[in-house]
Amino acid sequence: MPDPEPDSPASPRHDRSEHAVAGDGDDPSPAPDGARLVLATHNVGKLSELRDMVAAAAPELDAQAAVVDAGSLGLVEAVEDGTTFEANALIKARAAAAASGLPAVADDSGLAVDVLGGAPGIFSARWSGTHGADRANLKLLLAQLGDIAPEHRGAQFVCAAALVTPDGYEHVEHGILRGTLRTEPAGQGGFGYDPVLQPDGLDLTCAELTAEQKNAISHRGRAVRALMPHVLHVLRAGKPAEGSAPAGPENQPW
Ligand SMILES: O=c1nc[nH]c2c1ncn2[C@H]1C[C@H](O)[C@@H](COP(=O)(O)OP(=O)(O)OP(=O)(O)O)O1
Ligand SMILES: [Mg+2]
Repeated sequence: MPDPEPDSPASPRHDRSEHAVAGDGDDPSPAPDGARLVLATHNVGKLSELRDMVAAAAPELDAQAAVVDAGSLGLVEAVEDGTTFEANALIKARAAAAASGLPAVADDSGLAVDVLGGAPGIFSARWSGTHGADRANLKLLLAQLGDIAPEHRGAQFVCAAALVTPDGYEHVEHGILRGTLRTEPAGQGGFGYDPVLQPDGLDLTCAELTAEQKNAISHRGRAVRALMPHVLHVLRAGKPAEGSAPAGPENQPW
């Protein structure tokens, strides 16, 4: 059956051709030798950012071998039926940890527009009716805001980043990036709504920033940087300290 999504050929999110997706979710590929952490996303834009963030936070970790993603393990996409970013991030991380046997990091994120009362919010990925149709989502949003003046176009990207281990440790961190919505898309970088969000204090949209510039200020960058000490603790010690922030750098082998 052809892919029904109207903008799928140009949308990196939909480039799943390299990854076989398991049909029933019961039969994921075994994690390869050396795998230590799974990034529980099927969105290639997010995945690239998450990989960079993990590599930056853990230079001693051989990210190439140790960090795998949900698509390459053949994990099916979890049903995101939570009503908050946090709930959906936990749903995705729990599913990936259970299916892979590895600690899993998931992100649930979206755009919250002030004048829309925080919408599209958790519905950002399917705002136009088709999950992950980035260009259609963005086009619909711009049409909805067509008559809204610049001073009322405030919005923010929101991210909940969750770490879940197979033995049940869970931790969530949050991040936001505030800005203003342009009336026309600008820039080729990033993904999703990046071409229309201009972060406060900048004259560029997120799609006009380098990946490094975006990660330094983004909702995802903030949430994942806050989560990384917990991730590192889990990877180093095998188990996190119950209810407490992990200690600083430890001299333990990977
Ligand atoms: O930095 C960002 N720059 C632009 N747009 C963004 C960003 N971060 C999230 N977004 C938008 C894209 C998508 O419309 C929705 C995420 O939806 P969300 O369910 O979290 O992700 P997804 O379904 O694409 O992949 P997955 O669930 O496999 O991680 O918010
Ligand atoms: Mg999703």
